[in-house]
Formats: sequence, C-alpha cells, structure tokens
Amino acid sequence: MQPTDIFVGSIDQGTTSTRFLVFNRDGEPVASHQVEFTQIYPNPGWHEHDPDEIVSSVETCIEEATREFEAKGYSRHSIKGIGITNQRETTVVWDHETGEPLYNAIVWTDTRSQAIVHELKQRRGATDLQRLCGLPLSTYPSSTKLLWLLENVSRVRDAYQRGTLAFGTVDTWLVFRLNGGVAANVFVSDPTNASRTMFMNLETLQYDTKLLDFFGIRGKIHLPKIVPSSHTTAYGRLAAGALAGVPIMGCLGDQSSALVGQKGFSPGLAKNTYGTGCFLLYNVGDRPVISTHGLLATVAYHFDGKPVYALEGSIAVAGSGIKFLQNNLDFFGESREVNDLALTVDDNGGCVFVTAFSGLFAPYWIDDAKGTIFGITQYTQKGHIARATLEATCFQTKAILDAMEKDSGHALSELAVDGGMSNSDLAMQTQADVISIPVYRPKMRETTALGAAIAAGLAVGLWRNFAELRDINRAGGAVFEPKIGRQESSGMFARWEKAVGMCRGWMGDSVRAESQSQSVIPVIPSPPEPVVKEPVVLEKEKARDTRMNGILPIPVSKLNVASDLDDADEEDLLLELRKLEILQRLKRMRNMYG
Ligand SMILES: Nc1ncnc2c1ncn2[C@@H]1O[C@H](COP(=O)(O)OP(=O)(O)O)[C@@H](O)[C@H]1O
Ligand SMILES: O=P(O)(O)OC[C@H](O)CO
Repeated sequence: MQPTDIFVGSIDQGTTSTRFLVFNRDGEPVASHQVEFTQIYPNPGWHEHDPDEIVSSVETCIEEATREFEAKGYSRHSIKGIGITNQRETTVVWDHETGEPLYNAIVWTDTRSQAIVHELKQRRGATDLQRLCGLPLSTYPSSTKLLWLLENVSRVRDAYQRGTLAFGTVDTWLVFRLNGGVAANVFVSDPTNASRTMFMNLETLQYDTKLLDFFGIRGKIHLPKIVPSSHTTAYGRLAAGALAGVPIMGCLGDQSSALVGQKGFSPGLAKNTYGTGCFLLYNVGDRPVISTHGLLATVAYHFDGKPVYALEGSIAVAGSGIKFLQNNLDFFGESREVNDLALTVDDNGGCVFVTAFSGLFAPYWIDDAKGTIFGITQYTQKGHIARATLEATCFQTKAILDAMEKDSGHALSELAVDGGMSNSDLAMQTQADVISIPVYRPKMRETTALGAAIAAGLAVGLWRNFAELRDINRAGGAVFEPKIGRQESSGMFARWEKAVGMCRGWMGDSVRAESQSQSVIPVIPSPPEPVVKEPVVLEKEKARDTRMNGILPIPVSKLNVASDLDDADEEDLLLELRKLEILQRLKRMRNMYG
C-alpha cells in the first residue's frame, strides 16, 4: 500500500462536542461527523459530563464518519491508525474491577473545589508545586477535583478504601472504554494530559511522590501509566464498531494537539485556540520554563523519545461566553450569529464584560471572581454586550501575550489562531486590534483534530518526519491586520484591566467561610478507619449520590454504621451528625482564633 492510500482517523473529544475526522496524507479531512452532548450544571459553578455519554458520542461519530468515508468510495480498511485528542483536566473516576463510572466527569471549568484550594494553599509545600508540575493550585487541574470526589462522594471513597479506585482524564477513560473496558484494561495517559493533573513531574514525565504526598493520594489509587504521545502499541485498538481492530496510535490533550496541528514544532512558535475556553501555547523547546508571570508550564508533545514543552496562557471562557448569550440570555439561536449581532453597533458602548464564570484564569488567577458586566446604561443594547463578550477573550489574550513576553523575553510577530470562535471575523479583527500584531487564521480550522491525526500518522508511517508535514494547510488562510493605533488599543486594554481589578474579592468572604465549614481531610495519612461491616449509605444521601451531585456533610466512611436503620434511627443519627459538624466547626474556630 502506498502512503497516499493510507488514512488516519482522529477523535476530537472537546468540552461541548465530539468529532471524528478521517484525514488523508495531505492533511485534508475527507469525512467527518460531529455531535454535541449534554452539559450538566447541577449547582452554581458546577459543570459535569456523563462519562458514558462521552463514550457513546465518540462511537456515534466513528460510525457516521466511516459511513460517509465509504459513501465517498473509500474502504474502511485503509484507515490504519487513530489519534485521540481531548478536553484536558476533566476528571473521571471508575471502579478498576468493574469499569463502572463512580460519578459524573467533573469538567475543567468546574469551581466546586474552591474551598479545598483555599485550604491547600495554606499547607506547607504549596508554593513548591508549580516548580515540579508547572501548574499553580487552583480549581482548574484534576488534583483538586479528585480531592473533592474523595471528600464528598461515598462511592468514590469506598472504592478508594477497597483499593479499586481508578482515576483518569478523558484520554484515559476513552482509551480504556474503546479497548473494551476491563476485559483489556488498557490504562494509559500521555504526558500532555498527565501534565494537567498536578501529579506528574515535568522533567521525568512520571508521577512524583512529592506531588502525590502533597495531595495525600499515594498508594491506594490506580493511576494510568504515562506513555509517549505517539506509540504503535501502548494505546491498544478499537474493540468494536465500524473500525474494530484499528490501533490507537496517537494521544494529545486538545491544546497540545492544536499546536501540533498548526505545526508549531520550533521554539518561538505559538497558537491560540478559541474553543469553549481559549488557550495560547508557546513552544519553548526541550526544557520547561516555569512562569513567574501567571502562565503555566506544560508538555507540548512527546514524540521520538524526547518531550517538547510549552508556556501556556489558559482562558476559561471564550466560546462558552457566546453559548451563554445564546442559551441563557436567548440573544440568538446559533453561535455564528454573535458576529452579526455585535456588528449592529459600532463599539461596546462603554460595556466591559469580565466573563469570570469560573473565576479568572491566566494570567490573573482570581478564583473568587464571578462574571461581571461594567458600564451598563439605558443606552446599552444586546449588540454592546455581544461585542463586550468577544472582547473579553481578546483582552485576556493580550494580558497573556504580555506575560509571555516577560517570561520568554520574546515578542510574537503574528498570532496563529483556530477553534470555533475563530470563525467570527469580528472577533479575530478585534483580536488583531487589541494585540497590535496580525492574526493568521488557517483555511482548515480543524487543527486540533489534525494534531492527533499527525501523532497517529507518525506512528503508522503515513508521515516519516515533520518536514513531510510542511505543506499541509498552508494555502488559503486569512490574515487580520490591526486597524487601530496602539494608543487606542492601550486605552481599551486599560479599561479592561480596571474592570478585572474591580472583580477581585467578590466571592472572597463566602469562599473563606465555606473553607472553614468544610474540612479537607487528607486521605493519606489518615487515622486508620475502624473496619465495621459494610458502611451503610443513608437513603437520602444515597438518592443524592445516584443523581451524582450529592454532597455528604461528612465523608460517609466516617459514619461506620453497621446495621440497617429505621426512619427514627436515621433521624437520630442525622441529628448526631449535625451536632458533630457544629462541634468540628467550633473546634476549628477555636484553633483559628485562639
Ligand atoms: N461562527 C462562530 N462564531 C463565534 N463562535 C463560534 C462560532 N462557531 C462556534 N463558535 C463557538 O465555538 C465554541 C466551540 O468551539 P470548538 O472549537 O468546537 O470547542 P470545543 O472543542 O471546546 O468543544 C462554542 O462555544 C461556540 O460558541
Ligand atoms: O474544549 P476546549 O477546546 O476549550 O479545551 C479545553 C481545554 O483542554 C481545557 O484545558
């Protein structure tokens, strides 16, 4: 078979939708399918996905895209490898023996671990973490989400105590399930995903005992083996469906994948992806750079036995701001209409929208901010708010570029972009105006999917080296040149920075109060739990747990209730628990205030 007769598939499992694309050797998608899946928001600041729906969305996309591929006259047998790229940090827990998910996936945007983060920040060693793993403590990485699960979900804690708790990011979950689950038990992750957990050492690309100990999770938990991003055997093969038997050979977190898809292979190259969130990755070469200006250090990719690193600026809200206008405020029916709505007015009319739905990420890291619109008057129209929403991502990108210049000593001369929101010409023109450098948008914008296809294609031999990728997606892109002067753009940015400053501390008191009322109990070392028969989960709590969003006032393992309870017993026990909680609180206050 000639390389030109070989195709690779790419699973792109994003925050709001899943896609499967089949690429040819020229890097062109010849067939694709995309489905949106359910976003679950059980409480303010909470964001979940159903792990089974994630898998079924992937299976549907593979079936449909393969059907389209064959309808175009190709054979499914010419698809020789598959790459996976995925939303990062999103945390899935399942039972290692049964393969059953133990809770909904907690999505990267979710801020429920705020009080845990607040408490962890007070601990000895908290300031050393970033040097080891590249990330600061926040609600964003998987680590604090896992601690929340251990603290609050009885099934997770039980599995932990039985030694059957499996933890993974979405790549691990998909690889496990697509290989057939427990029957094959393929349990791996790649360094670009593992670097988002806070458990992996950036230099060794393996789990670091100092990090695991800090979070108190060493020992009893099953963590996936970390293997290179491009590999012929480690990721197994699809167990069922239209492409059963095809090996999975590439795996990259979606932002790393977009950097690869944009061919950002040399130090100094960068890309900015405007999806649900927005993520600027800047290739820094074969040594990690630990930021001192609010950026993250992460793994860009790990091919050929050696890792390449990136500085990252992460923005929590980009396209999700547009979805908010669409779904929550009913401004329009489809995301693409934001462009026209924003064009109904000449400017933002004095509005600045700090879209801090998940607090503010890079470079500010304000976890106690909430979304705030400044400057509203009777003059304000929907168009002004639409513009302010697009501008919010552009301003944060400017703040990130400034930080990146300080960290790297190098200023970008052009910004390569992709992702759903980059389809808005107005957003990209605004971006060029705000950062005063040209913005380059490639013709084919499925660069995230292309990156994973490249990872698989390098392993399967579709491409032998980066040089062979040079001409892919080079022609037909659009360039947005800055149209306003630097003085005007500096004025706009200054107003944004003022608004950010005014958001600080909005949630401060309630986070501190919650942190005081919630005990973050380190799982290890913990006092040995007395073993008393099977712990009984109270019916009310069980019901909440089945809905997968129940919070137990105290970890259920602390109950150690050994017998069935009637209603009166249950009421008594709950009363006792409440008393215990109040006592714990009083004790903590006494410790704090003497
Ligand atoms: N034409 C468009 N103009 C502006 N925003 C868009 C457009 N098309 C999609 N989006 C936004 O892009 C986001 C989806 O982008 P995508 O790259 O698919 O993200 P993800 O991988 O996070 O699911 C959505 O939040 C949507 O609001
Ligand atoms: O879904 P996206 O494309 O916004 O990407 C999500 C990121 O991986 C979160 O870190």
